[in-house]
Amino acid sequence: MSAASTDMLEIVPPAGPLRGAVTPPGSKSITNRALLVAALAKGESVLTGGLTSDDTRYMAEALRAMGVAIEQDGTTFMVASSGRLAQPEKPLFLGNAGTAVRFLTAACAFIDGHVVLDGDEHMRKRPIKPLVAALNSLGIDARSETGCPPVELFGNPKAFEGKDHIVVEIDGSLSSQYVSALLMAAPQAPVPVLVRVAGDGIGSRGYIDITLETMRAFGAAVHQEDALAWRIEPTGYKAANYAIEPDASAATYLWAWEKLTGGAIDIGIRPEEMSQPDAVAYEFIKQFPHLPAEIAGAQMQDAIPTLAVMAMFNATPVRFTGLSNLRVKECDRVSALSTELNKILPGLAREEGDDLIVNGSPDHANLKKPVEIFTYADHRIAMSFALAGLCREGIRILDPGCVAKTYPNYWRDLASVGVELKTPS
Ligand SMILES: O=C(O)C1=C[C@@H](OP(=O)(O)O)[C@@H](O)[C@H](O)C1
Ligand SMILES: C=C(OP(=O)(O)O)C(=O)O
Repeated sequence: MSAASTDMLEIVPPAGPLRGAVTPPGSKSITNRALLVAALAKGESVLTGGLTSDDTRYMAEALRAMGVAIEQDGTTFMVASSGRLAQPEKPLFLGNAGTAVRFLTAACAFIDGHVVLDGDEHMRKRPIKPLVAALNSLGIDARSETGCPPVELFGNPKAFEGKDHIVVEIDGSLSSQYVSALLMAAPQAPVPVLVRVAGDGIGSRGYIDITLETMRAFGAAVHQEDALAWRIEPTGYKAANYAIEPDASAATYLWAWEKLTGGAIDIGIRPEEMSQPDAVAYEFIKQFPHLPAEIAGAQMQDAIPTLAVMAMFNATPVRFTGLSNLRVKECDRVSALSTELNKILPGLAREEGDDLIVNGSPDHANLKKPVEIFTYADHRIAMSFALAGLCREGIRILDPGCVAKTYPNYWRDLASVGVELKTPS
């Protein structure tokens, strides 16, 4: 039985430092951006180093359902497109892939026809109302009864004809993906589009930068008007060959394997070579077991589960701040982290508003009682709690297969550096 197909995996703490070479998978964020903009470009694009996981499969399947030809050979994707998305025959099912749901909702505004974008039970709890409201403000008929998917949308490629430009405001405080979605859709418009962020700013600004990078690589002309506004020219996209970098959020686990065991894992790329926001987490991971007393999470949100579980063994307590967005990810991650850490040892963590405080101590490595970690169908809860199992006995991860969302080979890679994974009966 493969590690991923079992109901539970127990991590056996390694006897010594973990050493070896592990290449993180391709970036989920960049793969799903590149797939979309390549699909909006006329001609054939070749994407190398891409990720194959649930999230990218949902994106690729949806684009195929809208007439785009996508072939894959290992980590290389060949995308051939007319440059326009066609009305799909059925609702698009996008699992719990936030990038796919949000990016496609905006891109589909230019379809000539009717589209329903839906996801699984978890996605149906993740907000999309600000993005739907932004499309409505442009005269696009889009609806979401609950404020979460499913979204029903009647695309209109002619909606903006006769205008000399359009302005769209978007509240990006719940998710930066709404902003990225509008930016990536904008070059399809017949006139220039000004995308302006309203409200409290953007949760994770670094993702906007990788959006702009990907757009420009496919020929988009984007001009930054000010810190929170961009003007996008009506150029459409041009097919391109594009190299996708390894996933920085996935890399945080590998850096943690190394640091928690005093080992050396060669991941083939240095953090400063990565453009994704989570690469900055390395600056904190390398300080373990002397993590700072306060860590701000807003600009490296997906790395917080990694750091919060590491903090359990830190010399001193750590307060994580700026976590409000973590409550609307695959699960409420603030609550999940606190609940599961407290299962390991009551009092280990607590929530204060949206802050999470972890009462770290190296002594926590001596706890031995078996603990079953519930993972809430959240890949990051599974991957980060496995880190606890490197330092103390008895950590059992329920539903380990949920890592398939972004890192299907996580357990295989962990075993490849010598960690024993048991399947307790
Ligand atoms: O744009 C992206 O690729 C992402 C943005 C972040 O989400 P939010 O913008 O919803 O915070 C991040 O958590 C997610 O994993 C990927
Ligand atoms: C939040 C995440 O994913 P998404 O929003 O893309 O579903 C994540 O991968 O941690």
